[in-house]
Amino acid sequence: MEFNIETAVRICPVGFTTPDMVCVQANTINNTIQLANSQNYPANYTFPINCCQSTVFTTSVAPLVNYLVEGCDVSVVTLGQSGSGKSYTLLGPGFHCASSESEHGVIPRFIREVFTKMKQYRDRNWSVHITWSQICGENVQDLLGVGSVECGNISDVFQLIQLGMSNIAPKCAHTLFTLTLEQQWVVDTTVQHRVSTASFADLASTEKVLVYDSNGMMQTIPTDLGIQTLQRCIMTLSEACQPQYNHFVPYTQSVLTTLLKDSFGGRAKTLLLCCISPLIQDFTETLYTLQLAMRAQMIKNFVTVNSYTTFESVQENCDVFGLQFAANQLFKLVSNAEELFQRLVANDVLPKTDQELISQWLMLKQECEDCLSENSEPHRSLERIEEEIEGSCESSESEAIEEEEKESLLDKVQALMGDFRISTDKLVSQVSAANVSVNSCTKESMTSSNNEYRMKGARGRRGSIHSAEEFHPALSLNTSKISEECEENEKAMETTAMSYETKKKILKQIVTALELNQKKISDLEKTIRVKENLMESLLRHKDTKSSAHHKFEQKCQMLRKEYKSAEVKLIHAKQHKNHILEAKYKNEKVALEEKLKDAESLKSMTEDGNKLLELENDLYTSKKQLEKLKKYKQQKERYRYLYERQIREEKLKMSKERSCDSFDKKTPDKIVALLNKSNTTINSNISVNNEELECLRHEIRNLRKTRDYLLEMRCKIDVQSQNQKILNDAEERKLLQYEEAVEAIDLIMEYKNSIICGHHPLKELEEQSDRMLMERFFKLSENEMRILLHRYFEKIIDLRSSSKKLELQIVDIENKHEKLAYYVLNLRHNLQLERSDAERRIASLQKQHEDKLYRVLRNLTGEGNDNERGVSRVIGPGRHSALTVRVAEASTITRYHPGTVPVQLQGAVSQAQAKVTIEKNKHKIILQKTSKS
Ligand SMILES: Nc1ncnc2c1ncn2[C@@H]1O[C@H](COP(=O)(O)OP(=O)(O)OP(=O)(O)O)[C@@H](O)[C@H]1O
Repeated sequence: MEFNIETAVRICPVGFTTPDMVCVQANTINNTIQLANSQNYPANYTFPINCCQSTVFTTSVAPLVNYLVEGCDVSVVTLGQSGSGKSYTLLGPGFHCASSESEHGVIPRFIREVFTKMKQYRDRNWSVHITWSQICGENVQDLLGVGSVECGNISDVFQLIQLGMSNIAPKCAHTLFTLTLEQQWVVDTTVQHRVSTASFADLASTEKVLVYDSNGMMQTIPTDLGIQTLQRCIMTLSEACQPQYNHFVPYTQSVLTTLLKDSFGGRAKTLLLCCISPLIQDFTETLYTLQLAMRAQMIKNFVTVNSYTTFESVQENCDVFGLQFAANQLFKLVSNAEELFQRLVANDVLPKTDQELISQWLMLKQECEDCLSENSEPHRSLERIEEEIEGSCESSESEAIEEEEKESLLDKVQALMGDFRISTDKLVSQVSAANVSVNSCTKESMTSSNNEYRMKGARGRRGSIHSAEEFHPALSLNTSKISEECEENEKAMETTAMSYETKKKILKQIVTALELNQKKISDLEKTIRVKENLMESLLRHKDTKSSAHHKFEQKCQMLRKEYKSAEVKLIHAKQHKNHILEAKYKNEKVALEEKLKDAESLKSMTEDGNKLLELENDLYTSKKQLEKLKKYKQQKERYRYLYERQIREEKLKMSKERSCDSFDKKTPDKIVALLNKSNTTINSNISVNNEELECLRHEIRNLRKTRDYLLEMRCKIDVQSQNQKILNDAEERKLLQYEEAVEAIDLIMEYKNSIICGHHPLKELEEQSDRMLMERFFKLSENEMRILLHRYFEKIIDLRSSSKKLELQIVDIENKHEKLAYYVLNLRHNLQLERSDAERRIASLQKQHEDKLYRVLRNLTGEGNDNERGVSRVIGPGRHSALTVRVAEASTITRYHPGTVPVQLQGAVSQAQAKVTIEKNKHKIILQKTSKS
């Protein structure tokens, strides 16, 4: 549901005043605020000085309770200068010491209403949470000190309000009170959930300071950054309601606007409650508040119900599946046992008693099977699921291959079509250029006087219905793929003659598509570069890795031999019952086992597997994609050029048409043609004598004057609407009346001209129409005829007015649709960007990892030459002990000390004699220089 932000204006009482001190009045009948300078500011609700708290609530805020209970977010924001009654309106005079409930402000009343509503739906589970924070500068402080608090009843909430009020900082702060309402209820097998929030923002005062802008001009801006930004957001959002809506709303430039994002241009149903002072000395502040409210009224919020459904049966289904699985396993166990028992019985190896037990067991099983129905084999459904999954995988793979083949074929066809299109475009433009030069004179002279009239937006009754092509682009603006629609529209351009506006729309779509395409191209290029770097790294380290692999393989073999010999020695020691040797070899065996594991892990680290191949494939796909995007860009650029040229030409043509001579402007071409015709046929006309002819001509001249006058009046109203003045209903109707009257005069002139030409239109009409009806018409008196005509005229105006409204609605829907499509497109694009960004990050992390691994391996294998034991080192006395470099630890090093490890290791690499070890339990590499010998 789309709703404009509602505004309410309350004038605060100021004690003793004389009439000359007051500059504001509230007109509650037509809901306007009248200023002393005779300006009127409309609002949805206006409250005069003596208005009580209860009226303010029931009129403007109480309706929001229903929205909240329905699951929509609602928001009340108070705005106004210091001391104008914002806090009083929201809370009341010092809530805790309020003498009576009649003084309670909007918040306590709202809470009471919510709890009353909750009682009406007893079948629902409700929960209410309250938060209250204040924003001082750019800091958010919790006024309740415990975040969100669940409240079971009204008095809980009131206690929290008292607590919060005692913590509010004086003056400087905005406060934001929120009530979150959660509800759940069961419908059949589903649970319905709704979560909605009511927020009440008490903004700091709107006082201003004088500043100089960049041009050295003096201007006033609100002292508070939050209010400053809110003003900017409101201005931007209200401008965004005009057709050019691609504005950036600076929500994130202050904490306040970030928190109020949903209230202005978001998904909440919002009421802006403005508090103003009536005093003349506060006029500037009052004017500021009212102007901001006027702008806010133009903002549209898209209010949605926050609901979701969960299925109770889901849990049950999971259990059923688990039970099925267990039953399936049991079924297998039983059949295995049966097989085993039958074999044992057949072999006759068991004693009699055991055989009896088995036969009892088999009987019981038979009984169970008899009890179970034929359809209840539990394993079936599980097997079936597996089969289906396997089948679907295969088919999807073959589909993917087919899809790829199709794509390459389509690419070729598209390239050929593109070439064909360019050559056709060239030919068409050559021919049309030739035609334009030949026909330009005749066309210009034939231009109708209605052109200017049409240019101003009025199409007349016959033109009031949009042609299919005009609506085509917007209606076909599918949210799924804007690029596809562009193509459709572009194709349409080749076959149908589009209007100027349609072409402009399509051009806009093409430009957007091109912009997005360009972003995608540069993004993909970045990703390709990162992947190429990774590939280069992998290739560079390939040799080191394979030599390390070889060394670790040798090491593993050696350790395996040592392990076996230790095993043999251990057996010997056991046989000779030499316990000292037995313990020694046992320890040796354990230590060797450890080392073997480590060496094997290190070996596996040196294996790249299919990594290179996969990366190569990945790169190939990305490059292919890039090619496609570039091709697409070229295509779009061709279209853009084509459309830009056509639009330029049409614009030129239109400006020429506008500068046509005054006669053409004011005379419909039909009439001109008829008049010309009448001149040629006049001499041969015998039925109309010269006197009558002159009389008819005189009448036509008079009619033309009236027509011109009507056109002039219509243009005046048009000029008003062009100067941003919103036409009222009466003016709109006048406009239609002028248009209709002009068309009627055209018809009369046509009629008179046909008489001049010797035709008898009345006779023709008689022949075509129902005789009875015509006779009745002729019998009507002049006055009756007038009344009848007037009635019909009014009916036509009514019809035109409703058709115009419908047209406006269509345009509105079109715009919304376009806006949504653009939004979806942007979201999709951003998602894509995020994905490719993640891909790049992964690739660059992989590269970093590869580089580090390379250094570690180079170092370790270098040491392997130096020392038979290779990966383990004794560090000497003290806190360091002999430790093996284990894979897990090595990877931890890379993770926890990304900066230090490679640098240290680089040093170690340059001096092959350096020792690498790990300080126990500290995940640290220690390098020790050893002598070159
Ligand atoms: N309609 C009213 N009826 C009675 N008293 C009022 C009314 N409006 C305001 N007041 C009183 O005026 C004083 C100032 O009002 P309040 O504190 O609500 O202003 P404010 O706009 O919140 O000011 P600030 O922005 O400085 O916080 C309070 O003492 C309040 O009780």
